[in-house]
Amino acid sequence: MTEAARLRTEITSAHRLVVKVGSSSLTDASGRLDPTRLERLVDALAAARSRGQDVVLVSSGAMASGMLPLGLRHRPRDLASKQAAASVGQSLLVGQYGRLFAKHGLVVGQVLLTVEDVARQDHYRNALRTFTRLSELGVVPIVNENDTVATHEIRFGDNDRLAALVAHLVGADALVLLSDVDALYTAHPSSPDAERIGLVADLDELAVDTNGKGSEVGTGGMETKLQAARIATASGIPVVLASADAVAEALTGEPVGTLFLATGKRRSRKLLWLAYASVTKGELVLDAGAVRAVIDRKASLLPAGIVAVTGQFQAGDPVRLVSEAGQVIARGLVNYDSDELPAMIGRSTKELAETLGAHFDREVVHRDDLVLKQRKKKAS
Ligand SMILES: Nc1ncnc2c1ncn2[C@@H]1O[C@H](COP(=O)(O)OP(=O)(O)O)[C@@H](O)[C@H]1O
Ligand SMILES: N[C@@H](CCC(=O)OP(=O)(O)O)C(=O)O
Repeated sequence: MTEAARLRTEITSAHRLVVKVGSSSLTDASGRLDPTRLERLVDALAAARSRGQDVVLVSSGAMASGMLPLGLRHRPRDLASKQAAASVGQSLLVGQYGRLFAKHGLVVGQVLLTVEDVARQDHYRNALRTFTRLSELGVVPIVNENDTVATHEIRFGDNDRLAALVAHLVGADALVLLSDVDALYTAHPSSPDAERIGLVADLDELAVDTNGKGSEVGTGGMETKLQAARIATASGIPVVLASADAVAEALTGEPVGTLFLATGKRRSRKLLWLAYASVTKGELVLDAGAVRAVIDRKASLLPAGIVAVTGQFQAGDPVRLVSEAGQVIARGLVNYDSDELPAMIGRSTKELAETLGAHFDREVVHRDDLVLKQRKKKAS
C-alpha cells in the first residue's frame, strides 16, 4: 500500500497524543496572534478529545504574542527582552486557549517547564505527577518552556525537543509536530530541487538539508524537528510533521505531511530520561575492551575496564562513558561516588572482592542503567 493510500492508524489509534505547534503557525504576518489559526487548532484538538483521545498541547508563541503589546516590530535579540516578551505573551496565549477550549466545554491547564524539570529525576517525577492528575481531571495541558526563568545555559530554546520529551514523559502513543511547512523536504522548500518526503521509515537513512533558514518567528528550523523525531521514534513513538493548516486532516489520519515511523522499542522512563534529558556529572574513560563489551555485548561496565574518571558525582548520578579517544559511547547511572572510583579502576573483580569484601557492587554501571549513544549512519 502506498503511503498516500494508507490511513494513519498511528495517529487515529493513539490513546494519548502530544501535539506541538510552532510560533510561525499561530501568528499573522505582523507577528500578532492569529485568532483564526488558533481556533482551527483548538477545534481539531477538541474533536480528537471527543473521539476519546487524550491530548497534550505543546504550544510556542509566547514571545511572538508579546511583541505587539510591547510595540516590538522584530523579535528581540537580547535574553532579558525575550523573557519580557514571553512574560507578556504567555498569559495572552493561554488566555486565548482557555476561551477557545471553553467553547468545547474543556478546561486548560498551563504547564511551564525548564530543562531542569526534565533533567533532574526528582523534578521529572513532579512533572509526571502533575500531568497524570491533569489527565485524570480531563484537563488539556498547554505546555511551553518557562521562558521567563530559562537562561542560555538551561534552555531548550525550541519547543520541538521539549515536545518529544513531554511525549515520553506522558507515555504518548504519537507525536504531531505542526509547523508552517507542509512536510519535510530534501532541502529548504524554497530550493528549486527540493522534493517532498511523505514517509521516513528510518531517520538514520535520511539525507536531507535542514540548513535553510526557518520562519521569522520560529526557532530551530527543521533541524530541531528532526532531533525531536529522532528522540521519539527511537523509543517507539511515531511522529507526523504537518502544516498547522492541515491539523484536522493530520489528526484524523489523512496522509498529510511526513510520517516518521517508530524504529526503536519503548523504553522505560528512566532510560529515556538518561538518554535525552539528564545532565551528566562526569566521565568514565573506558579501555578498548570495555568499549567493545559495552557496545557489542551490551555488558555492564566493570572497574577493570576503566582507565580514568573525571568530574564530581555521587552514586546514582548520570555519567558519560567515553573511549580513550574521547568519543562518547553511552550514558549510565553510576554505582559509586567519584572519589571512591580511583582506588578501584583497572582492578579485577577478584582483586576487588579480596580488598572490599565479596559483597561490593561489582558493576560500576549496570547494563540495565546504561543507554548507548545513537550513531547516525549518514550525516543529514
Ligand atoms: N529540509 C527542510 N524541509 C522543510 N522545511 C525546512 C527544511 N529546511 C529548513 N526548513 C524551514 O524550517 C521551517 C520550520 O521551522 P520553524 O520556523 O522553526 O517553525 P516552527 O515555528 O513551526 O517551529 C520551515 O518553514 C522551513 O522554512
Ligand atoms: N518558548 C518560546 C518558543 C520558542 C520558539 O519559537 O519555538 P518554535 O516556534 O517552536 O520554533 C515561545 O513561546 O515563544
